[in-house]
Amino acid sequence: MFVKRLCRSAFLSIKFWDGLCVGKQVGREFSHTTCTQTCKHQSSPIANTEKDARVFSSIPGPKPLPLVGNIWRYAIGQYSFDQLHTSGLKKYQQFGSIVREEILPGVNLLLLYRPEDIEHMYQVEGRYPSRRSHTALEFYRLQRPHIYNNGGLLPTFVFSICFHRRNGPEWHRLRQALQRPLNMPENIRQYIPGIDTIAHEFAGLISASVKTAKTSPDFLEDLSKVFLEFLGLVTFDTRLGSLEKNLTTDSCPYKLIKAAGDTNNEILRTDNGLQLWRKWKTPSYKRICRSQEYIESIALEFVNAKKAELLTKNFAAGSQKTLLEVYLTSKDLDVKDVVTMVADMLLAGIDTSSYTMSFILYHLAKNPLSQEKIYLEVKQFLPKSNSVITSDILAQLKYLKAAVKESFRLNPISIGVGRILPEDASFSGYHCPKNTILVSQNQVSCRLKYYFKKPLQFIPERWIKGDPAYEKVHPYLVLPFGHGPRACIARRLAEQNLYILLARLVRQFRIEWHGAELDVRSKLINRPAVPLKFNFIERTDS
Ligand code: HEM
Repeated sequence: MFVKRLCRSAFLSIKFWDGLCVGKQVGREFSHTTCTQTCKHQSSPIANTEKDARVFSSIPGPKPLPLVGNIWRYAIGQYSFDQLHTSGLKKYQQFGSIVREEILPGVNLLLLYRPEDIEHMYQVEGRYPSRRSHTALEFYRLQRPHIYNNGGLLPTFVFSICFHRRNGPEWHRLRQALQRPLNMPENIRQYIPGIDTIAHEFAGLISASVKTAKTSPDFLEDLSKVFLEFLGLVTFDTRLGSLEKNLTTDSCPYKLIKAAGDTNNEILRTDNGLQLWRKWKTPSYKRICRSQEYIESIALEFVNAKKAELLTKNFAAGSQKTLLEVYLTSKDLDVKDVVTMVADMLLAGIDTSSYTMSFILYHLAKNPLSQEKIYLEVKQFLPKSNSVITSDILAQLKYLKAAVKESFRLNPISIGVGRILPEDASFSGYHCPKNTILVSQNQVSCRLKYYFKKPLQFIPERWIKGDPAYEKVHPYLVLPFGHGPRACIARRLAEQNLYILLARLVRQFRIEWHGAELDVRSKLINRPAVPLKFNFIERTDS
């Protein structure tokens, strides 16, 4: 029992949000030659019922060795934690559309490729969907009860060699209270003018840098700044000044981006392995502590300032409160909850958005015809480059949204999501025991010929009803924000920000790619592996 727990603790979490991981090679061959539309792996849907289910141990998968399971295959390079999607594809080719991998003795991963199985995973995820990650972050927060009530949204449950405690009910309480305001469209729409202003300023800076030939060595840095500026507006009701020229390393925006990045980098290291940081402050854990101390100091400063402002503020009847105001005046949340939410947003909102935007711009730069279509669409609504973007305009940008979806299909920020099976269930006709670690393989399946025509090509038209290229696609294949009660809490906000920034950039510039082939490196999420080298050419009618 002890050994089993040790192994679980040592490995249990693979990557972000527990199975959520990897990716790479934006344009490289990802489909495989052996599996086609008639692939034997993809037989007709199999009912996920317990009746006649085959035993778990008969699920195909790499054969484990005694004491070491399958972990040795990663050590010799047969599979790779840095390239889980290529490893995922290899396993699919070898074993089929459901794969059991006993990674360490007693620790089973179940890789799901069929959208029917992915759908079923969400159906049986339970009231408190659980994916194990951010354990050190939770540990840190639980040591600071004067600032946090709990571990926050990102972690799921504590599991260690000695104890196993699910924090589901506490997560659920927090999630419910935070989610409700985010579900109200008017709460999200209110940010359109502010976000648009920032996007406009950002385009102005690009324009100036092109004129003075002072472009940054990696456009990802610029994207991080603009997405932090968006977040500052939404989470703190303020402009952080991230777009100011010559940001110094001791400026707040610089330090926030670094603190969020450093924490995210250490999450994997601290989730995997023996979790020695529970006893000793390892260098990784210390870096998390330092970064979190900074993030929480900023969060406390802004949240307390807003709280003080609210003491004297009278809201006119029917006036729109900002999200921060809604949270701070909610009966279901206290200041600690709000500080936790703000800190989680800073951790989850910068890299996800800037990496996503990197991939979108890359695909558009490589597909000038699609880029031109977006430009023509946007120009209808923004006749001048300084015309303002409204919610009505955003609602009509159909091609632009199709392009974003297509980029998500090819380059999601994670391979899929992880879930810990709360009860016994069946997948593809196999019985699976409770506590199996499920890892959906959306990223792999989304590049298979079996599910998409010309799967490696960037074809936004496949998402547009009425277009000859339109395809009817299983709804559980492209899920870049996850799904269900544990899905990304800020999806609407994130999409709105992406649409506004993309519309602004394409309206003002023709974008070309001058970098190396864009690979993806699997960090906590899928990160562009090479510096982003775009050329922005000002349009003559801008
Ligand atoms: C394009 C941008 C983004 C993408 C693709 C994305 C994607 C995701 C995914 C895949 C998950 C895990 C879902 C699951 O397990 O089912 C997630 C969770 C989360 N995201 Fe996002 N996200 C994005 C932007 C943001 C932003 C801007 C914020 C905050 C302002 C945010 C806050 C969160 C939080 C707090 C969670 C944890 C929710 C929970 O476990 O209850 N995300 N996101």
